[in-house]
This record gives sequence, structure tokens and C-alpha cells, in this order.
Amino acid sequence: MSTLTVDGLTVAFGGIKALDEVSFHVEPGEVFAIIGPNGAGKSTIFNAISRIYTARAGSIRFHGREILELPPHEVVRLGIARTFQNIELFEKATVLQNLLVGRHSRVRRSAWREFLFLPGVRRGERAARRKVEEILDLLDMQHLRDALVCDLPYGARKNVELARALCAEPELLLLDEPASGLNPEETADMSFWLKDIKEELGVTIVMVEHDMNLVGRIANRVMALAGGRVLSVGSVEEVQSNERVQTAYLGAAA
Ligand SMILES: Nc1ncnc2c1ncn2[C@@H]1O[C@H](COP(=O)(O)OP(=O)(O)OP(=O)(O)O)[C@@H](O)[C@H]1O
Repeated sequence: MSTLTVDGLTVAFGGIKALDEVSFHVEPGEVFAIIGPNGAGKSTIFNAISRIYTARAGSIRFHGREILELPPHEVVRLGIARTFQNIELFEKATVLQNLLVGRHSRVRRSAWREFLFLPGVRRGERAARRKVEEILDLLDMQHLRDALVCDLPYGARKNVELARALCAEPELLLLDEPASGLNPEETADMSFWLKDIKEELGVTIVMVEHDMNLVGRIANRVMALAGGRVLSVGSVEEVQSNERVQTAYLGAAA
């Protein structure tokens, strides 16, 4: 069964359709990239999956389960985590504190159990710490653990956001422009982290990305969108050589 199945997804703002009957599927363990000119509807797909935007029609199934019926926090608990185009972190908190928040977003909590600090709560705290340490090691971030996020350069903050999403132990990770604002060296590092996340943690990745270098390095399949519609789905080469895709990009550049 596919990890994610999007079928006939339509999202509209007033009379304007940001997504118009978009359908695609993402298979377990793949990196699926979504590309397209500005305003194509890429982030709207993520916002519909995260239940920030309401779909006018269609369905989004995660392992066959309809998620359009769920509130946003339930989507995270199912195992879907995301990063944002504009980094969203607690700026005045340390890296470690931000990662622990990411971890807690996944866990179902009971105020009474926590107040009484029952054994299950203690076990949960230990597991949270272990997971956070594992992610700090994986992304080579141990030296940043006590740094305040507001003191970090942009590239490091992007890594913290990625790490925070991973602390929720997602099965599916939605990355909104992981390479935007990064220099070529940082982009190369990002492609290595993403490969590790896929191969070592077995996380399935859907990423919106403009940097075709990064897409070419790590994506198994690519979907091109324009004007809220799917133009092409296939390998990087297939999509790049598709005439409709080329016309859409030329039109956007004109
Ligand atoms: N909250 C909103 N209210 C009104 N219109 C919106 C809203 N969010 C998105 N849109 C519109 O939906 C369309 C798709 O926007 P979206 O942000 O998904 O595009 P995108 O492909 O992610 O673009 P970019 O590459 O510039 O981030 C655009 O026309 C945008 O103006």
C-alpha cells in the first residue's frame, strides 16, 4: 500500500483554485519531490496534508486512512511531520529545548499522569531524551545543543528545524524548500543528511524544492505542478524534458 495517496485534491481561496484535482501517490521509502513555478500550489499541498487548509474536494490517505477528517495534531500523531518555508522555531530557546518540543508533539499526554510522574511518564521522558540524542548525532549537531536558536546562522537553524521534525519519529516527512537560503556547501550537506534520514531512519520524504541540483541528487520521482494542476510525474529526467513543464517555467520567467 502507498504511504500517501492524494486523490482529486482541490483547495480554493474564494474563486481561485490553488489546487485543482491534484492526484499522486508516494511509495514507502521514496523521496518524492514537488517542483513548479511560484504560486503553482506546492505549499498548499503541504498545508492541506497538515490540515492547516481545508480541502474543497478530494481525499488524502496515509496508509489508506483518510486524514481530511482529522484535526492537525492527530496528523502529527499518525506519523507525519513537516518543516516550513519560513523557519518556525522557538527563537529564545536552546536547540535541545526545541528538539524536545518536537518529540512531545508526537506523544499522547495526560496531565494527571504527568502530575503524578508515573513510571510510564518517566519511561517516556527517557525515550524522548534518547531520540533527541540520536538525532543530534545523526545530523552532527551535538556541539549546538545548548546554543540559543536566535544566535545561530540561517543554515544551522534550517538543520534545527529538520532535527525537530525528526524527533517526532515521523514515517513521512514533508520538507518545504529544505535548500532555500543555503549556500552550495550547505546544500551538499543537506543532501547527505536527507540520504541518511531516508536510509538510516527509513523515513519517506516528500519535498518541495526549487533547487534542481538537490532534487536530481536525492529524489526518486518528481511531480511538476503549475497553476494548481499536475503537469508531469516521473524521473527527474522525464519531468525536466516534458514540454508542458518547460513551457510553464518559461511562462513564469517571462
Ligand atoms: N492563505 C491563502 N489565501 C489566499 N490565497 C492563497 C493562500 N495560500 C495560497 N494562496 C494562493 O494559492 C496559490 C498557490 O500558492 P502556494 O503558496 O501553494 O504556491 P507555491 O507553489 O508554494 O509557491 P512558492 O514557490 O512561491 O512558495 C497562489 O496563487 C497563492 O496566492
